[in-house]
Amino acid sequence: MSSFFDVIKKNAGLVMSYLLLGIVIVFCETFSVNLFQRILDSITLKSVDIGEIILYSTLLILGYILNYVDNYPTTKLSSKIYLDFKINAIRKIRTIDYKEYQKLGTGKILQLIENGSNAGRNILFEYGFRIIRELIPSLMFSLFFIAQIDIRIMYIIFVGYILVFIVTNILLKCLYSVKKEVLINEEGFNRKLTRGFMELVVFRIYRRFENEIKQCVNMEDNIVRGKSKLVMIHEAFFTAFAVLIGIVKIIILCAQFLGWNLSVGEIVALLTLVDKAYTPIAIFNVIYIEKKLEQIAYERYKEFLDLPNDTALEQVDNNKIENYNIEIKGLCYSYNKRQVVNNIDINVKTGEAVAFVGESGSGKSTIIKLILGLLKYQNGSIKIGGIELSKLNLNKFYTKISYISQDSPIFDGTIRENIVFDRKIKDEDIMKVLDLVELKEYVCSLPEGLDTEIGEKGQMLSGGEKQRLALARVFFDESELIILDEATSAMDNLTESAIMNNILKYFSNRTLLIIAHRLNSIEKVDRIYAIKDANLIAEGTFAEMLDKSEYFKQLWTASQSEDYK
Ligand SMILES: Nc1ncnc2c1ncn2[C@@H]1O[C@H](COP(=O)(O)OP(=O)(O)OP(=O)(O)O)[C@@H](O)[C@H]1O
Repeated sequence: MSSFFDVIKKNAGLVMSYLLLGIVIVFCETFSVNLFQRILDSITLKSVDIGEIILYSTLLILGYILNYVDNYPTTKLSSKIYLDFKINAIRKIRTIDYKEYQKLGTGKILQLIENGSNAGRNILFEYGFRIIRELIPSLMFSLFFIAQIDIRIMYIIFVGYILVFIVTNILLKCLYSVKKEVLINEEGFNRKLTRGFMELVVFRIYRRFENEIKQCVNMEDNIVRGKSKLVMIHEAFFTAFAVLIGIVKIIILCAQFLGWNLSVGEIVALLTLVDKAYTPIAIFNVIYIEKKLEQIAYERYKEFLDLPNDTALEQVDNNKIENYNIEIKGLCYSYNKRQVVNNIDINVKTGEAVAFVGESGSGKSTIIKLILGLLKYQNGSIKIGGIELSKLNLNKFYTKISYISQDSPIFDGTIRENIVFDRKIKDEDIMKVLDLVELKEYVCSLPEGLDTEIGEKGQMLSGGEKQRLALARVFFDESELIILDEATSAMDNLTESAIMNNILKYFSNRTLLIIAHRLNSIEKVDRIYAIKDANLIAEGTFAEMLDKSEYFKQLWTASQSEDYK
């Protein structure tokens, strides 16, 4: 519930005025029915009270104006609450434990945030707020004015409530199960559609579309059938309800025969008030079911918000890192009891460039994620500038780190934005860096140059160009530790070697950690660590490794023939 509470607290003023306005509107509407009755009766008796007419007219006009004014807090609060749920989610991502994030995966997180924010807004708006500002006041005011006219009508209404309760319980149980089934089918249908739209190439080449479409058609049948059933149950409920109200109205119309002495005005008022006394109950039944369904999506969102955080991101840290020497001792890490880093010792001095090599899945990226503090080591130690990594405030630590992963972090924007964001940097300085990453010629050939839009995920660029663009960004960071995890893997051999040499030269006074599969790109690093099946099995310069490590020789041979991956 804390998230609901947070959102309400954040918008407390707006929520209060929204609720109050709702109650005032309902009061105006119900009171005007009562006044209308009195005016009607005084007209019949030819003793019209002008004061009552003025009050009635004021209430009538005020009601219209307040209904109009009500649109403002309604729209504002509704959009704000929905977006606040999303902002809470991005706040969570800022601090979530990386391992939990990995477990869920981006696709699932996006879906649960979208559904959860919608559900949270609907529960608050369509259920919580609506009950407080509309249903309860409408019920209370109507019953109050009915009791003023004739208390006996109240007893009839109460009997009606019991009948409503029995009928709705039966119908709504069916409604709930059918609606749940429709929702599950709709979710499956949307997942299939998204998959089809996103994976055109894979599905086309593997000829999966026929099968996918067949499954979509089956789901379509179920959804359509379920929805029709849903409408029929829904309408059966409202029909039963209308019949009940009809019976009560007939009883009121027959009041004279029952010996009840009701004036014309009272009969007219009662007919309206009966509607107002029953409608909240009908609406409540429907929104209660809706709320139960929304609750499922909201619970998933809430579970996400309650996942553990990485406390190291904001922990108190008065350490001053004097240098970026990295000392790793006895480092171990397991994923689900499977050891992927085993007792690794590494020492890197500030200004050194080292590379990690090894077969796919040997544990290289995991070591990097441990050094970055994304994953938490279970045994051993990592010291940065002599200070244990677990004692560092990670947000502070990250201000001195550049990290480029295999899937380059390119975003929808211009080439310039992708390199320097919104910093004001001279074109010539950007061009100098583009030259170092061998992208200058290409950018110069574009009519819009640096201001060329590269599209979603940089789709107008090749894989290698995207990586070069991401690397260009590093030249404008003020990092002391630069980590490149297969950051050049999509480039051809020649470009990769040339760019890597430029990087080694340019960042010669920084600490550089590089993961590479093609070994010719790391010939000039200070030291190479060969990782095999979670273990560090050899280390040395390129020449030393070729000389002493069979494993490295195998990797080198494979790398040269480009078979190795
Ligand atoms: N989130 C995860 N959950 C479970 N196991 C994982 C996870 N991430 C990686 N692994 C496993 O840990 C092992 C080491 O993975 P890692 O990514 O460190 O290898 P790598 O040497 O960088 O591989 P590559 O060169 O292919 O990128 C692999 O066997 C991998 O399957």
